[in-house]
Amino acid sequence: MHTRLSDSIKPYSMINQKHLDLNSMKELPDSHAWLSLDESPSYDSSTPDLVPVINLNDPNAVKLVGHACKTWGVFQVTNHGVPINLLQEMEAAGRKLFALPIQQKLKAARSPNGVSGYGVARISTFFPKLMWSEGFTIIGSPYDHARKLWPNRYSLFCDVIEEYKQEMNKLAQRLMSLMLGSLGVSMDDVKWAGTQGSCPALQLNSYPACPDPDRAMGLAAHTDSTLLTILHQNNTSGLQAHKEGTGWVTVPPIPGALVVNVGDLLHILSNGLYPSVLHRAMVNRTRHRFSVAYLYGPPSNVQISPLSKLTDHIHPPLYRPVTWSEYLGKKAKHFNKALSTVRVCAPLNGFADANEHNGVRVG
Ligand SMILES: C=C1C[C@]23C[C@H]1CC[C@H]2[C@@]12CCC[C@@](C)(C(=O)O1)[C@H]2[C@@H]3C(=O)O
Ligand SMILES: O=C(O)CCC(=O)C(=O)O
Ligand SMILES: [Fe+2]
Repeated sequence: MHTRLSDSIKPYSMINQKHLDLNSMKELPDSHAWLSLDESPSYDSSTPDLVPVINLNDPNAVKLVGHACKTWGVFQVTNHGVPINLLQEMEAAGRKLFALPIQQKLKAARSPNGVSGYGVARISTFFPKLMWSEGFTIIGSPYDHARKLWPNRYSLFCDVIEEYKQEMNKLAQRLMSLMLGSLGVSMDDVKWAGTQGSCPALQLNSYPACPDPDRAMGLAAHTDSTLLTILHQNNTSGLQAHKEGTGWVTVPPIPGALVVNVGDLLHILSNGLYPSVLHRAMVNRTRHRFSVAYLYGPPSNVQISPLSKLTDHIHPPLYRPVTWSEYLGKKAKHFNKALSTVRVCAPLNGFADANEHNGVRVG
């Protein structure tokens, strides 16, 4: 019997969901006014530190991906094989969903014990203020929710979701193979890597135009609990990634490109060589921003631990084995400190691991 991913994330459901119709608000309510937003770096404009953009058809793709994972934990990909019109259809489907009246959207609200459905950011429980966003999570079939949203016309939405998931799954496998390859490991070395058993989630995010963007937060800083996340953003910037020594850097929308994040499970699998990236979404005064995240992980009950090829007596495994289900439970409870809860060898010299950003800069 597989543990259901949905059971692992229940602690998030303690949220006292507060559904405001952000689209119609003329002022930022106190509930959404953040006291301080950690600012972006002011560059010496001659040498900006830019998130890598990788053409997946580049003969050097393995090397480029490895370098991006090691230094940034986030990169954009072009020539990824996902048809542009599918990205557009997915974006249009998301727009249509979020444009529904709030009462209609609430018919598909995430239930107190559930994972899928419409609601405020799940991570809201960890913050004193609410975020300027609404989300819709899909795990498994979208039909039940879609039927509540559009009783007679749900199939178009479901068809787009299914096709999108299929294309993303193909791309995620290709990215995994590049990432593993860059670590000197093949897909065959990792038994589960090529299997279809994973239970990915789709997260649709909407960030309405905000009357006071300098005091609002779209989605607070977090890492994803995945192996990797593939993100499509509309042509409105807002996504920022945190880079050690540089600070918050905007990941600019590039038409047709997709953003790839390293998640916590790849951090563990690579024994910390590929640190998961801390990222957040800012909001905009005039433009409505949308994003769609495909959260990719291993089959829910497979134990993930540092790859044996990467460890020896000088480089002992830094993390203990953990399943995706188990890890999601930890994330729901400990949020950005989840990674430290599965860390083994505490550094003898008392210094924190350079990669151990989780829990340090957030909140
Ligand atoms: C399979 C997943 C992964 C989840 C939980 C569950 C469904 C939705 C995912 C997200 C999406 C938004 C950020 C995040 C931090 C969140 O709050 O919900 C993610 C979380 C995680 O990566 O931990
Ligand atoms: O909207 C974005 O750009 C980020 C979304 C995100 O981080 C997520 O859904 O996990
Ligand atoms: Fe994320």
